[in-house]
Amino acid sequence: MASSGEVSWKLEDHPKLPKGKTIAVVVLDGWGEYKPDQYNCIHVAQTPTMDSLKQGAPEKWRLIRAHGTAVGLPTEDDMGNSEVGHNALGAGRIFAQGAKLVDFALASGKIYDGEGFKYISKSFEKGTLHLIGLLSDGGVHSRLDQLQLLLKGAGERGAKRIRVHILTDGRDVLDGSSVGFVETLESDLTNLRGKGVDARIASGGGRMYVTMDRYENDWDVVKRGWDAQVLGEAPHKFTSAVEAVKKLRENANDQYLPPFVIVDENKAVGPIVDGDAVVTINFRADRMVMLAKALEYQDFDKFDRVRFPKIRYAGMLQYDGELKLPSRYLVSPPEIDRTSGEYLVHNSIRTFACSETVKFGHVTFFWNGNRSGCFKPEMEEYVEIPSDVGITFNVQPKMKALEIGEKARDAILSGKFEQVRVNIPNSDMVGHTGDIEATVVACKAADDAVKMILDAIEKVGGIYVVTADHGNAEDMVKRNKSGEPLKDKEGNLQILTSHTCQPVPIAIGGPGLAPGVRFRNDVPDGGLANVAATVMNLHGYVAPDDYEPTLIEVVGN
Ligand SMILES: O=C(O)[C@@H](CO)OP(=O)(O)O
Ligand SMILES: [Mn+2]
Ligand SMILES: [Mn+2]
Repeated sequence: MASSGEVSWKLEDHPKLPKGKTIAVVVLDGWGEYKPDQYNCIHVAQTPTMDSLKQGAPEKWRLIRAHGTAVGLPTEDDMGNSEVGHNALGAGRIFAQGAKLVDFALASGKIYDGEGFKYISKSFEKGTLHLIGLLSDGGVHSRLDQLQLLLKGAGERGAKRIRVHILTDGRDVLDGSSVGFVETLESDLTNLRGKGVDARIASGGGRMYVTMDRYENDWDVVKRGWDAQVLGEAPHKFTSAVEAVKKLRENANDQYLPPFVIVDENKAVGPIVDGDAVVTINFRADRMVMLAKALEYQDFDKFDRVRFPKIRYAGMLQYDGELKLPSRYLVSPPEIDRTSGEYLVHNSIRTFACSETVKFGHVTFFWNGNRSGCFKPEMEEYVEIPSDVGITFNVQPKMKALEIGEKARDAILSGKFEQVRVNIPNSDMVGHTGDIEATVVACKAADDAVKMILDAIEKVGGIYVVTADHGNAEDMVKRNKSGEPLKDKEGNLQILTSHTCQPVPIAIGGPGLAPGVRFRNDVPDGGLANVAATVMNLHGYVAPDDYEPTLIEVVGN
């Protein structure tokens, strides 16, 4: 991987902390801190290891911010997510993230002056503009208001025919909310038609079943989307998207709706053909990379595309800075440079990173500022444990936690690495299913994996840093302002499948932790971005000046 510019990579020695310790950096995905009630699965689960770490408060355990502006999101109402969380953890600084950058570009109109928009607009005269992406106001991968502005802006700038290919959510927003989002979109499209733009929804499907797979876990997901979006073929055909979503919801929730196409007299209204333009409207990278490859790469063998139309394609952002994918985009991505991983390999820290497929890119790609690959292959080993495919994780809530724990343990005991970094997915992936019982099992499995890693650290005299990227499993219901669980019209509890705005824990310890190291009390607003400097200190280095301050101090000699 190319390093960024002329950078002086040498880090200053920490005046008090030694080098050469083995450090486990453990990220529990979706593990926040919230009041202990029956909907807090972390509280309900047996989690003796994490409980014991908490006993170390305030010197060895504390809470840090993991949502909103602390991770570069537009507002304090924005929940955290893996992309922004791992970006902040790895980069040690807070970057304005995709959501915010797209907001700026749309508000200022700059999006329409950029190369990306100019490129796709060459198709407006003769072709169709297709917009593909997640339809919700979740703000994790995309936002409805941005889609609305883009539709309006494209219509005003000459797009004559627009087709929207929707992916229903229910993961960053309540299950069942997709119907309302489709109704809103339909009314916007009606307005556009009133202005002479032939604008319609052309296809759809649930995000977890159609298109939005990640890290190449299951190409069938992308193929289902391709068939509907590009070929205009799907097992379900409807004349209206609202009707489609209502009907398909009888047998599946929003995340898992099967693919459908909208037809006029049995003919799909919006397949993608030669001469068209396509924009993938998600700003977040991980779940768009696979589709971007299918749309952009001439040579492609992941599934049979049947037809590979000659289109003008742009991403909302560029999703992979290393692969430069896609090559055209509407908004420049955050320039996340000089990440801690890159510094550390330049300062002799050998790194091991591991997770299972569904989170593998979190501790590699996101950690390294949205770049695939290693910085120095001879210094780094990245291990991916294949995730189960084709299941919802509530049926297998232990996921691969044990295997991740074992790989990390072996890496620690091998003595070959100074940093062993893992993501343990359970509380997040199972939390997203909304299955409370299974999420409790998931949290226990994650705790078991942490124990395995801490035991290994104990054996080698190392140090551990245990934290999380954002909340999820600690709160599984939607609540009113005073924190009471909300019910829907039928009196059913409103299950929260999404992340939360809660803070997350961070704990440090292990036999290798120098005496006198403790959390400072003068960074009360500390967040995920403060972790990188903290870890650099524990490796025996002082972080670069522009990194967010370290969370630790060394008292005594
Ligand atoms: O599954 C995902 O894509 C998001 C939620 O939309 O979760 P995370 O940020 O934890 O990856
Ligand atoms: Mn996450
Ligand atoms: Mn998640």
